[in-house]
Formats: sequence, C-alpha cells, structure tokens
Amino acid sequence: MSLISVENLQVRYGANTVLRNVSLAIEPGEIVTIVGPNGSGKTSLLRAIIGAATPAAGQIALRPGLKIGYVPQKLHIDPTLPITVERFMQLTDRVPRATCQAALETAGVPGLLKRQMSQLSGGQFQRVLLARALINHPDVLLLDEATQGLDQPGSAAFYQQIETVRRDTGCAVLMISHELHVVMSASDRVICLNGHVCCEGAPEVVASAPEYRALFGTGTGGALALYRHDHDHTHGDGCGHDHAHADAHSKEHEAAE
Ligand SMILES: Nc1ncnc2c1ncn2[C@@H]1O[C@H](COP(=O)(O)OP(=O)(O)OP(=O)(O)O)[C@@H](O)[C@H]1O
Repeated sequence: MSLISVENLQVRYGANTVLRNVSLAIEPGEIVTIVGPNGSGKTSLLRAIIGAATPAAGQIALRPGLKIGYVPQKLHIDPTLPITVERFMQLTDRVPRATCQAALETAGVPGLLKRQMSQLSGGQFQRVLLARALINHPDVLLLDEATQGLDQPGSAAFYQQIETVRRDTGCAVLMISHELHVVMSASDRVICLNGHVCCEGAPEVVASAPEYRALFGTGTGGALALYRHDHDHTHGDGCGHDHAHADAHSKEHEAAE
C-alpha cells in the first residue's frame, strides 16, 4: 500500500476551488517534489494531507499508522525569547536529550543542542526544524518550501541533507519547492501543480532526452523542461491560475512544428 494516496481531490475555500481532480501516490522511500506558481494550491495539498484542510471531494488515504514529519516554511520565534535548541525541540513532546541529539545528527547539525535559537543562521534554523520533524522517526517528511529565505548554496546544502536523511532513515519525502533547478537532482519525481496536476515525471529519465537538452539547456529553463508534459489536458480549466510552465509548453510546440 502507498504511504499516501490522493484520489480526485478537490479543495475549496468558499466559492474558490483551488484544487481539482488531484490524484497522486507517495511510495516508501521516494522523494517527490511539487512545483507550481504562487497560488497554485501546493500548500493546500499538504494541508489536506495532514488533515488541516477538508476535501470538498475526493479521498486521501494514509497507510494505517503512518507517521508524518512536517517541516514548515518558516517559524517566527521572538528573538528576545531565550530558548535553546534542546528546549525548542522538547516543546511539544518531552523527549530525552539523547533523542534530540540523534535527530540533530541526522539533520546534519550535531553541535547545536545548547545554542540559542535566536543565534542560529537561517540554514541552521531550518535544520533544527528538520531535526524536530525527525524526532518521531517519520515514514514520510512533508516540507513546505523549507528553504525559503536561504541563498542558493544554502538551499542546495539543505536538499543534499534531505537526500542523506532519506538514505539514513529510509523515509519518503514530499516537498514543495520554488527552486526547481536546485531541487531537481534531489528528486525522484516532480509533480507540476496548477490547481490540477499539469505534468509529472522522473527528472533523470527526461533529462537524458537530447531534444529536451537541445531545447532548454541546463539552466532554470532547462530544469523546467525536465518533465514529461502530458498534453491530454487543456489549460482553460477555469481554476483562474496562470501557468508558469506555459513558456516551456510553447517552446516545445514550436519545436514540434
Ligand atoms: N485559508 C484560506 N482561506 C481562503 N483562501 C485560501 C486559504 N488558503 C489559501 N487560500 C487561497 O487558495 C489558493 C491556493 O493557495 P496555496 O497557499 O495552497 O497556494 P501555493 O501554491 O502554496 O502558493 P504559494 O506558492 O504562494 O505559497 C490561493 O489563491 C490562496 O489565496
């Protein structure tokens, strides 16, 4: 059984339908990245999976007993509040120090236990959030733009750590990212969301296709092309979204003509 199975999900806020007919499954140990423009429903999808948003239609099935670790975009802590990393990690669950230390080691920041939260760099702070999510040995980690505010090397290092965590713990990862070119190599599969699933694919398979490389190069635009684009859907879907990958589509069409 899949860890997470989403079938024809629809999410609405009042009259505003932000997700429709979204189906996907997350299998044990895989890293899946969701990309999509602002307002395309990425966070709403994660919120529905953790039960914080109610589906208007469709189903979400979690494997019985599934443990989810959630890493938020950012978390504001009053800088005048004195709180150590250890204490912060124990706020919701009074876990032993050794457990905190082990989670920090898995997150790649073993030396931070006694540091003040207010003294951490952005990258260290996000690793602590990652460590906190790892405490209960989750089967799947959900990351909602966990590298927002980090520079590109910081983001790349964070995603490398995610791969290390997956290797060391075997957990699956479902993450949202805007930095397609940074996160691409750390992903087994990419899902492009824009109110619906526009396209999805394994980056390494598509990356080996010479026509894609010739068309899009290897920069951000190239990364955008590293999907299998399914053309069995129309974009006049009434969801009211702009389509960030329209450019890639149109270039693809030009080349085909
Ligand atoms: N609690 C809410 N109530 C009403 N509308 C909401 C709520 N949360 C999100 N929305 C709307 O739903 C749409 C999708 O938002 P969502 O945050 O899921 O998108 P996103 O792809 O994660 O965006 P971003 O990349 O900007 O974080 C947006 O138009 C947003 O304004």
